[in-house]
Parts: sequence; C-alpha cells; structure tokens
Amino acid sequence: MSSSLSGFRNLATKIVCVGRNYKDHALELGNAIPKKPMLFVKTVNSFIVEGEPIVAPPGCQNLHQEVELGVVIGKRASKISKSNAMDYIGGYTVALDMTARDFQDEAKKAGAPWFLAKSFDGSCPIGGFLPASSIPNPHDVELYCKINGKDQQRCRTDVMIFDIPTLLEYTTQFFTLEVGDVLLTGTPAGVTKINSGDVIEFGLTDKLSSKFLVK
Ligand SMILES: CC(=O)CC(=O)C(=O)O
Ligand SMILES: [Mg+2]
Repeated sequence: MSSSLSGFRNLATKIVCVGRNYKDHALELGNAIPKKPMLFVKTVNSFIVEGEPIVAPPGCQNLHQEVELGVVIGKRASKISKSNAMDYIGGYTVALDMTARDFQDEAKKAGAPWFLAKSFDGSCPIGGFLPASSIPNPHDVELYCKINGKDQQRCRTDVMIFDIPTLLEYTTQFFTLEVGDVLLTGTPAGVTKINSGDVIEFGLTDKLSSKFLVK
C-alpha cells in the first residue's frame, strides 16, 4: 500500500483540517476548547512542495504558519470505527496550514466560513511521505517548526485533544476519505506572523524535514 502512496499529492482529492486540536493553541488565540472535532477543508491547489515559495494571498497583512502532522489515507474510508481506523492509514507527512489570520478574524466576526483564510493557492506547504510502518505510534512523535533557525513550535503529539482514530471515525461519518487524501491534525501553540524573506523549516524530529522560503 505505502510505496504507491509516495505520490499522494497527485492522488489527493482534498485536505481535511482539524481546528483547535491542541489546548495550548486554542488558548493562545482566545478560542474555546472544542467538545467535538472542528473540521474545515483545503482544496488540492493549496499544496506546494519544497522549492516553491510561500506567498501571502492578495491583501493579507497577517499570514501565520501552523505546523501539523498529516495522516495520508491508504484505503477508501467511509463510516469507519475507531477500533480499526489505523488500518486506513497509508502513512504520514507534515505540512503547514498557512492561515491569513486577518481574513480569518474578519470571517469569525461575521460568522462567515474560513475558506479564503485557509484555502488560497499555496496555503499548504507539504513535506515528504513516511510509510505508516515507520511510525508505529503517531501520538509519540515530536512536531517542530523553526523560523530563521529559531524554534517557533515544538510539541509532542500525545497532547492532541482528539486522537487520530477518533478524528478518522468522526470525519468519515460525514464524508468519504479517498486514497491520498490528507488529514491535518491541528497545530500546537506558537503560531506567529511570518514575513517576506523568512525561512521556515518544519517536520518530525529525526524523521522528516522540509524547508520553504517566504516570498
Ligand atoms: C484557529 C485555527 O486556525 C484553527 C486551526 O487551523 C488549528 O490548527 O488549530
Ligand atoms: Mg490548522
């Protein structure tokens, strides 16, 4: 299953994102701790890979990085249960859920969707693929993000509010996850404004790393 998934970006039909899945991040933005998973989606035009620059969408004055562990779906998943959810995982990746925070704040005030804030072209810089077998426990890895060489986010994944089986069970009650789709599992604290010329490095300690330049 996993070798053909190394090209998951070309197979994906969507990127499903989980919001406020780390308590420290929910609190840093003054948001309530969710009682159930909070979902939104990015289109596949959001993907960019190493070598392509991160570019703010037109009019954005406050672009933030959010480092997140990504689950790559290995088997079509509809209405699955927690107990066998891990069988549907083909592998893992790490991505940035780039967020136009000023657009999001405006949308939040208006009770409007976050789509423009979250799914502009290039809003998902994405790293490489790690087969599921190389990460026996995805809740026992360390996510990191450095900006210009300095730690900005660093967190173990065992503190997610909703674990990965719970997220997969919940998500697939509502819609089908296709092979290659990516589930981004939320960001820990440390999101900040990024600026032109910044270099953002992110990944999983000792396992995966990617570097992007901000235009
Ligand atoms: C406040 C957010 O943008 C939610 C989000 O994406 C997260 O990772 O948490
Ligand atoms: Mg996010």
